[in-house]
Amino acid sequence: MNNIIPHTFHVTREDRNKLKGHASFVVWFTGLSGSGKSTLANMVEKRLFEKGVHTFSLDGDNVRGGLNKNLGFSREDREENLRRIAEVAKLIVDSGSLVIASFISPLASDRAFVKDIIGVQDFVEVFVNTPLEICEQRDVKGLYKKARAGEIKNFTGIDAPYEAPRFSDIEVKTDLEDLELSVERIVNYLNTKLEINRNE
Ligand SMILES: Nc1ncnc2c1ncn2[C@@H]1O[C@H](COP(=O)(O)OS(=O)(=O)O)[C@@H](OP(=O)(O)O)[C@H]1O
Ligand SMILES: Nc1ncnc2c1ncn2[C@@H]1O[C@H](COP(=O)(O)OP(=O)(O)O)[C@@H](O)[C@H]1O
Repeated sequence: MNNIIPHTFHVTREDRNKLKGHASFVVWFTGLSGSGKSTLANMVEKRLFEKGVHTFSLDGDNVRGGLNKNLGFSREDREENLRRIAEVAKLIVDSGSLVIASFISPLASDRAFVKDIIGVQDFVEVFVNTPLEICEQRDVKGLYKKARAGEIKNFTGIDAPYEAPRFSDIEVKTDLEDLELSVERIVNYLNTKLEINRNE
């Protein structure tokens, strides 16, 4: 490989985890636009942050507006978008922080390579399972209306695919479960993983 020889640093991820007092990993929210990824991610981050967990959120606002602003929504661009995000998430995990990532990540193969880059032991998948009809009714950003009118092409759920995960660590049905309860379930799951690793 092009003469790149990794340097060994004295301070390790384990040292950083010890200093911060908890394990680090990635919580990956996947779901349609308007399913509730950002809403849930925001609330989960706030709850954990208030308990002293070092967190960092990655989502469209801080990634597609900067690092990935040269990318659109073709299949190739979505893959490159997610590849870069996974690499960044992995670096943040190495820094000792909990990453909260919210991306549509529409295909099973997308989520598989993201998981592969991050590492299976550091990846928790949350499937925000909201039916397309509900997302479309919410139409938080008015994008479904534009997609139906043909003003946006390749819109996930309309003329681009979303493959629902078959096995997620956590599944949230936002049309059936109270928001607070969903947040509680996710936080409880993450607390266990943060604690288990802390005692290792
Ligand atoms: N064509 C098309 N399809 C889907 N979504 C679109 C599209 N164009 C713009 N948007 C807006 O971009 C947000 C999704 O970006 P992601 O980086 O999460 O997508 S992906 O994982 O690369 O598929 C998504 O944000 P969320 O609504 O928060 O999911 C949309 O607001
Ligand atoms: N149980 C729920 N979980 C998450 N969002 C919900 C829920 N019920 C209603 N909503 C609403 O659905 C919308 C989801 O938007 P958002 O979080 O931006 O979705 P996404 O990030 O997936 O595009 C918000 O207006 C939110 O208030």
